[in-house]
Amino acid sequence: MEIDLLITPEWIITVDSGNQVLRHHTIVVDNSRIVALMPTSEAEKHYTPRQTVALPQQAVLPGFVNAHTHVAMSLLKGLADDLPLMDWLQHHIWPAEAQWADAEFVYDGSQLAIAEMLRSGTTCFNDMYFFPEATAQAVMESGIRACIGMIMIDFPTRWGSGAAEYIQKGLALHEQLQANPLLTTAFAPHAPYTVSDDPLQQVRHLAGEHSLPIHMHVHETAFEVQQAIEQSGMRPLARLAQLGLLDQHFLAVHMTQLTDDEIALLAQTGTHVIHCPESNLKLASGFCPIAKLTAAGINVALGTDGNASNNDLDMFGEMRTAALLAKAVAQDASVIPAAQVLRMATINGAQALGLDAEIGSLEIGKSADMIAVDLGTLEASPLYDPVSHLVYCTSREQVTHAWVAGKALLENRQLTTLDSTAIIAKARHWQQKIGATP
Ligand SMILES: CSC[C@H]1O[C@@H](n2cnc3c(O)ncnc32)[C@H](O)[C@@H]1O
Ligand SMILES: [Zn+2]
Repeated sequence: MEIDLLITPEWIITVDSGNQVLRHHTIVVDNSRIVALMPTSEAEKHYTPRQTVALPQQAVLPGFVNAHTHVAMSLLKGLADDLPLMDWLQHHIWPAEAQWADAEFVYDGSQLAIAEMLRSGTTCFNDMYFFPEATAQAVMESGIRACIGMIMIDFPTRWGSGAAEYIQKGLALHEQLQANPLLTTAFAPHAPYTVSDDPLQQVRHLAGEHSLPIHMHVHETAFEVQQAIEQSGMRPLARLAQLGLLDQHFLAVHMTQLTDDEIALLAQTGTHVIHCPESNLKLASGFCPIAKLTAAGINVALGTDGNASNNDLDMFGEMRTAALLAKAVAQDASVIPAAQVLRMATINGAQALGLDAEIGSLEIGKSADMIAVDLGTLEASPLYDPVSHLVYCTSREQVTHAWVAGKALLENRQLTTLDSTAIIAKARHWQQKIGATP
């Protein structure tokens, strides 16, 4: 039988429900999907591939799902470091965005980020930023998969004048992107301290009507919670619950401040938690208790946040930081083992975005969104357990290939749809413009 592609790596890390690791097996891809995972000897007998890829040193695994980011902020990477969240946002990032974040900035920043993500093994990201149509354009040209945020914030920005315009522009984009199988949309109200009740109710109503996720920064810092209590007598999560927002379509990002009752509420409502450990550490925001959340049955996925608070979009780094930090926070070395943190970076992110029937694991019928990682290096030797190495001992430079819907977007570390030289030149151009500002 003629098919598109046979990939034969040393290991196939399926991230299926049994966390199977297969050796001497081949991935059979046709028409953008995985049609079989079978012993190599059988695959060679049964199929006539249009392309064969032998990866004798590599592990092939599902591409990472970066479940929270602001990709265009890559152009602000390193602009304002070593500051706490509100100082960083109010005195550095928001003024820079007011001055620079137009459609061209967002398009160029998104391209830069997509190139970095593909070279780090990310094949899907969940974004929240101004000019989402410019990010969507960069996504479509690159071939990566993304969920594009329809933002909501109480103040006017360069992208919109207020709630009515944010909703109108967001829904227009949602309609426009419906035909594209690699693009989905979510509502993205910024945070409880920047979005008031009325627009949040509109978002809840529209998200229900269109069956879309809602993606929001929540309980990022103790200051956020304290300020809300002083102003309204309520903790932000309680307010969101009262507004009817918490359910299996709600992605609560950060969540560093949680009582046991709040953990029970998240579990009961099926709310997803997106953990951004490196951003939380860099802004000294706090610690999300992911071992407790996981034990309570809450779906925890991983995000990098934007490049201005991380300062990279490296899901290998995020996995390692998440695993190590969870052990320190729980004071228990046995929590969040490697296989679990790999699930957080793949299938759990897919689940949070409602895409788990399509991506997040290597299983028959799913889209062929995969990466290959070289584990034959000196640094990876000896190797007793490939999953352990992927989490505790691999750096992103070991990613050799990335496919989205069966299309190779990275081959032997070369981007196939993006021009790295042009992307670097544009980033330096922005650096000169932004860096020259007094
Ligand atoms: C409404 S567009 C997104 C908005 O969010 C800002 N942002 C980036 N990182 C964070 C964070 O960790 N907490 C809160 N807000 C953040 C970004 O600069 C945009 O203004
Ligand atoms: Zn964020």
